Amino acid sequence: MSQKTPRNFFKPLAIGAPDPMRELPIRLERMIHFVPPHLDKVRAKVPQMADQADVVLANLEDAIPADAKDAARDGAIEMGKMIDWQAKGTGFWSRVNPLNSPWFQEDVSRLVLEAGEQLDVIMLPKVEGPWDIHFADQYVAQLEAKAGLKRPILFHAILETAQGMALVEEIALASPRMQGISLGPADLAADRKMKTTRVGGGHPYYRVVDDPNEDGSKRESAQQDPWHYTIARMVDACRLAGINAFYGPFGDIADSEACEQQFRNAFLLGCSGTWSLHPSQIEIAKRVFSPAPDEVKFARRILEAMPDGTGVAMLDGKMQDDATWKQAKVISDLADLVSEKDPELAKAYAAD
Ligand SMILES: CCC(=O)SCCNC(=O)CCNC(=O)[C@H](O)C(C)(C)COP(=O)(O)OP(=O)(O)OC[C@H]1O[C@@H](n2cnc3c(N)ncnc32)[C@H](O)[C@@H]1OP(=O)(O)O
Ligand SMILES: O=CC(=O)O
Ligand SMILES: [Mg+2]
Repeated sequence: MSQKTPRNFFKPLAIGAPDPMRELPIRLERMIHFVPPHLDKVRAKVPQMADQADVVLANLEDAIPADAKDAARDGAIEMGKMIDWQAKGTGFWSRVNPLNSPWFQEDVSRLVLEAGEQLDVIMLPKVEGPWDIHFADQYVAQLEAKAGLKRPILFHAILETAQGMALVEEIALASPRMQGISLGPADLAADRKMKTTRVGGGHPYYRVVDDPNEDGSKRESAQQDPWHYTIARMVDACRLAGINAFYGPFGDIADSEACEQQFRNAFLLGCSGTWSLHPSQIEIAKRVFSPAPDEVKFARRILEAMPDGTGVAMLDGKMQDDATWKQAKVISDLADLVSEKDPELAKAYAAD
């Protein structure tokens, strides 16, 4: 037997560590906003970011220079104490360095021991397989016990290696700490030897071409989505495990239109949210990962047409049944969650 028995799966991994969660807390996580915590000027904006974003993340990994890793760790701990995250209803996460780096152990131990009460989620990069989650799980349980934490810290893995991709279901199922998985298109592209220098989005050379025209005129061609398979597979793995899928970084900060399209594709395929690297991407994510008022109104008409969720109904010429009731419930539940945080959208969802 290579897996824990069902009863043992939910036992704490260290004496004195909090009980693992059986159900994930239901939280609005439309965007995970990345902050470089070693920069005093940007760190000073954290309270402002916490007003705007659903989740604020102190990034300790890539994009933080090697000689600023200690300062970033100090800054992350300071961020944890800057505001009362739980009272505010904004998630506080940190992306730590990879397990094989010289920084992982100190990143995790200091975060858990010094900011563990504030920290909701540790984002683990370059996860290769369930063994990475198991190692971090045991280590964090020891630290939680030492810190006397009452609430377990959750894990979020980044899908950014070919091996991680091959084992994505096992990663998603590895621990009750698993909260979700994000696509890491930059590292994944490099690991797969994809020929691109872009961070997410499409590529003008990745396309299909129409058959030749008899008159020799120019053939139509259309760009394709190089991330479709990966996102769809990640969503399936996450939903299999009852956790959440997220799109990751979109690197062309100036191209808000392409960013919005990439986010929208992820939203439609089942992702709960995305990363925002720059303040301008917070608004894009908010727009995309909140359901559109028209969709919400139609979804609520479906729910009203079939109050017990069974049977068949016709709405505007479209057949509705138990399955579309479930689709409608996904949209309506998300709208309820958004409404708790966003009075403007709550009004738009309620308007006739
Ligand atoms: C690709 C694989 C990955 O791992 S992605 C994740 C790792 N990368 C990151 O975390 C990058 C995070 N973002 C950043 O560092 C910056 O946004 C980058 C991309 C460098 C652009 O910064 P900069 O050239 O200053 O942009 P800007 O002049 O347009 O900034 C306008 C004002 O906004 C601020 N700002 C910028 N980014 C953030 C942020 N992430 N959070 C909070 N504030 C941010 C800037 O400081 C600037 O402020 P001000 O107007 O000067 O007061
Ligand atoms: O960490 C994110 C990525 O795209 O790589
Ligand atoms: Mg990466």
